[in-house]
Amino acid sequence: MSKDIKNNEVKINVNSLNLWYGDNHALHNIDVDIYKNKITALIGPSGCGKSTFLRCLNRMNDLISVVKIDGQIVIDNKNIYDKDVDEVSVRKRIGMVFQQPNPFPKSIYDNVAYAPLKHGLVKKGRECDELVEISLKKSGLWDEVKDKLGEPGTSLSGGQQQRLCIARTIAVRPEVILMDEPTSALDPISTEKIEALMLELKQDYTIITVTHNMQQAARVADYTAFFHLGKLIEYDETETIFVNPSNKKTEDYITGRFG
Ligand SMILES: Nc1ncnc2c1ncn2[C@@H]1O[C@H](COP(=O)(O)OP(=O)(O)OP(=O)(O)O)[C@@H](O)[C@H]1O
Repeated sequence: MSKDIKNNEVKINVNSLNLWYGDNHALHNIDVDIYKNKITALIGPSGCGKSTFLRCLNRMNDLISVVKIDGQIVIDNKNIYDKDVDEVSVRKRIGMVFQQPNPFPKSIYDNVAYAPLKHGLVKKGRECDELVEISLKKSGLWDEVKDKLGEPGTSLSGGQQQRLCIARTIAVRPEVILMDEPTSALDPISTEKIEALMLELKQDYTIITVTHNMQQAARVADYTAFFHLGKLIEYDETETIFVNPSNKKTEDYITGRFG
């Protein structure tokens, strides 16, 4: 397994990644190593390609007909864009949490149990009950919902719904969790809970998160990648990006001069 000079294990190696939406060249030659059991934040002004890049990592962009992708994304020594790789299996390994909490119109229990049952990861009954409990515990929601698992997921508060979506993601035992502005629709207390949860989850998962909130990137991310106009301008330890960036554009962005 490849290691960088600081002895981090590389989980995802992105190699000469280009993406076009029709004629719009949205990602230009992205090369980056994402490290295992770390949180990596993607920052940059609106429209710079953060979400597009994130969606490449679990082949979500395949669902958009005008998209053309070139380059490699190697996860555990296998390019996920190779012809023999099934994108559904990629999305099982690389889970995703969205900006707006989006629980299914089902009970709290079924929100978590649905995918593991569908994919045959567990059998109905005790095995499934245990997985639901573990997933809700890991997402920090168990104590708040254990007495009302039959109630609709949508009856929870926004912050609780987002933790339910995280439980749902964890339940299929992914290796990587992608988060696209996971707290932008939440109040400060719910945001704090999600950030604390991210720091706990990185012990078991590799997390990549898009954020417009510089403080959030500084608080939770080990590594930060700054994008501008579809290019990866700078990628380094978060502290370096915020305290001593080497590129003037990065400095201008993090000091609020544009974006
Ligand atoms: N589904 C799509 N179809 C066509 N073009 C798209 C699509 N999604 C994004 N784009 C274009 O790709 C470029 C990058 O957009 P993207 O949403 O990845 O940026 P972003 O940095 O995540 O922006 P924001 O911070 O506003 O969410 C933009 O020019 C955008 O218009």
